[in-house]
Amino acid sequence: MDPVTSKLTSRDLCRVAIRAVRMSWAADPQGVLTVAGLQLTTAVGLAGALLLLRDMIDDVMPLAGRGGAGADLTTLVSGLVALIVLGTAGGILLTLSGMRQQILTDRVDRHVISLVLRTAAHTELGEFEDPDFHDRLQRAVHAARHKPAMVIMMLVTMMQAALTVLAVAGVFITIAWWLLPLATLTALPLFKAAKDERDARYAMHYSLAENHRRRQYFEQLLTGRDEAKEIRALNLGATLHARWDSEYARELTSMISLIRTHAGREIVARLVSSALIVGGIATVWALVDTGRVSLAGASTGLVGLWLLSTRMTMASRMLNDMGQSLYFLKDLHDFAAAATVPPPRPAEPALPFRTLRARDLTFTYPGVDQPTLHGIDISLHQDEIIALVGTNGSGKTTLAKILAGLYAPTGGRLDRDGRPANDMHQLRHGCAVVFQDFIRYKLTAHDNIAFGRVEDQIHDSRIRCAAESAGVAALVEGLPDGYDTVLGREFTNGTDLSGGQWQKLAIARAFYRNAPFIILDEPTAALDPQAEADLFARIRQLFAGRTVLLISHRFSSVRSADRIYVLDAGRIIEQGTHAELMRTQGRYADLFLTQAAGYLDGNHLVDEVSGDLG
Ligand SMILES: Nc1ncnc2c1ncn2[C@@H]1O[C@H](COP(=O)(O)OP(=O)(O)OP(=O)(O)O)[C@@H](O)[C@H]1O
Repeated sequence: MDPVTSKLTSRDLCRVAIRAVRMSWAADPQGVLTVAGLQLTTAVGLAGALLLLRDMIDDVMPLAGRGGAGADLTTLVSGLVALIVLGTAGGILLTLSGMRQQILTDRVDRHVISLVLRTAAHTELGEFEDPDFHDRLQRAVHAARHKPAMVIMMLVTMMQAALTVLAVAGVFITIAWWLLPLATLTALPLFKAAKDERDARYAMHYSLAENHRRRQYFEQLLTGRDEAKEIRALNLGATLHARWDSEYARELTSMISLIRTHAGREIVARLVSSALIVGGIATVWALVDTGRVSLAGASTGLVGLWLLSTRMTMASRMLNDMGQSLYFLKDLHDFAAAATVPPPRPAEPALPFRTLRARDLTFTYPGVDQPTLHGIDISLHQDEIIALVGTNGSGKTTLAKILAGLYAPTGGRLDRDGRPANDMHQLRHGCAVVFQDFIRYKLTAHDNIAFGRVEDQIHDSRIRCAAESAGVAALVEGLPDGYDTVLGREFTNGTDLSGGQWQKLAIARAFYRNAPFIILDEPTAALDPQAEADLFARIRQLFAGRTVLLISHRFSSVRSADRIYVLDAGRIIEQGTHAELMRTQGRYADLFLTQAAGYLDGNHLVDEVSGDLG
């Protein structure tokens, strides 16, 4: 079903409604039963009240002409008392049902948001490259944020409408069955208006999805703490606000036009409904006049007609919201169904390897025409430090992501100890990556390190050891609450770190992960020269017995690597040790000399290079 052009059929609606019931049941079965029970009791009470009213009118009407003389007051008073009792009980049931509904709503809320978050958290990285995925995700998040209450309202309204209509219609059959088709007819125009509104609103929601995402992005830029400094330094506030405003204006224009159209439709529907009711009253009047229907029967019939038609009108208004929540439920389901969530796997040990080899490996990002990597052949051995260098955009991070099991190669193969390494979960499990743009978790320092390996039991001694190795232990111990200090000024007693201190913490996380394969993508970009030199002096000893892939633009860091691969436009163009590559006088030597020239004067540079060549 194409979501933009087509509408939900009655079958789809039923299917989604069943899903809504299942979802509510999964979230709070007791709540569903209680609310259903209370609604049923209320509907039965309403039918009882209507029957009582008819009996009372039957008793009183014949005496009306005699000024009530001869009326049995006991019957009248007991009838009235019964009506008051039923009314009060109905009110209490309504309050109880409302209370239980709220609890049920909160539980469904949690259930739905959890479904979206769980699905998003397990979705493969490649999906995040697809704008359609983001559209689906956004609609699911929107549905999760705003619609659980609607789901409950929808269920309760459906129940309420069905039960009251059944109860009133049941009574109707015994007193004025002939008014039933008329009552149904009066509600039809409003049902139709509600359906048109529902379809139009959903189509608008689809067409504005990307626009909405952009607006949210501007909101993030204008309100985020991390963004605040640059926005102020560049004086971007007014410009970004204007962009946000124009995105919002577009959404608002569509929304206002939709609201106006709907109001027009509803006014017409109401006029038609009222005309039908007037017609019904005139018919009843004529029937009473000709003696075919008693006055008592006609009066109760008209009360019933009024009750039935107001319930149906209410139901049609609710149908509008209901229809929308059904559409949004469909969004939730589509998102969960389309996302490729791998089944949960038990924690397994990260197995060491002797060789990881890429053979003729190719990779193209989803939705992109040209491959980013072509025919890559590299070998990484245990106990080796391998460096990857190249200009910006040459594909270093992309290759690292494939070796880390974050993307599957689109061509060629990856072998571990001579066997195909197709299991991305296993690759990820055996790898620790420090990305250039690692996450600064605004949680405790302890969490920031322990997140390196959450599958295992957390050992405080190992956390301290990882902090020590990354050169950040003294800093953390000096924080107000040591390892329990929250690293985010947005939170009470939170503190912040410098860029380099955050980077050391990210490196500590990699140490804590204790994986056989370590990828360090520009790990020292924010470190001071002393911290960088310290880390590289100890890196071999710290990661002894493992394999380290080091990506860096700092040639001083890579020159001691066992082997250096040079990437250019997605291809390996050179490989060897620093000395070998300098002797070749190719791309690596060019880049090295360009960087070195920035640090050393001519004489020193000649000495350096002759040392390398010698
Ligand atoms: N998610 C993505 N979708 C599509 N193309 C991408 C994506 N990420 C990177 N690219 C493209 O792939 C190419 C290689 O990017 P990559 O990040 O691997 O380069 P890099 O060598 O690590 O660069 P740098 O030195 O600047 O970090 C670039 O042309 C980039 O535009």
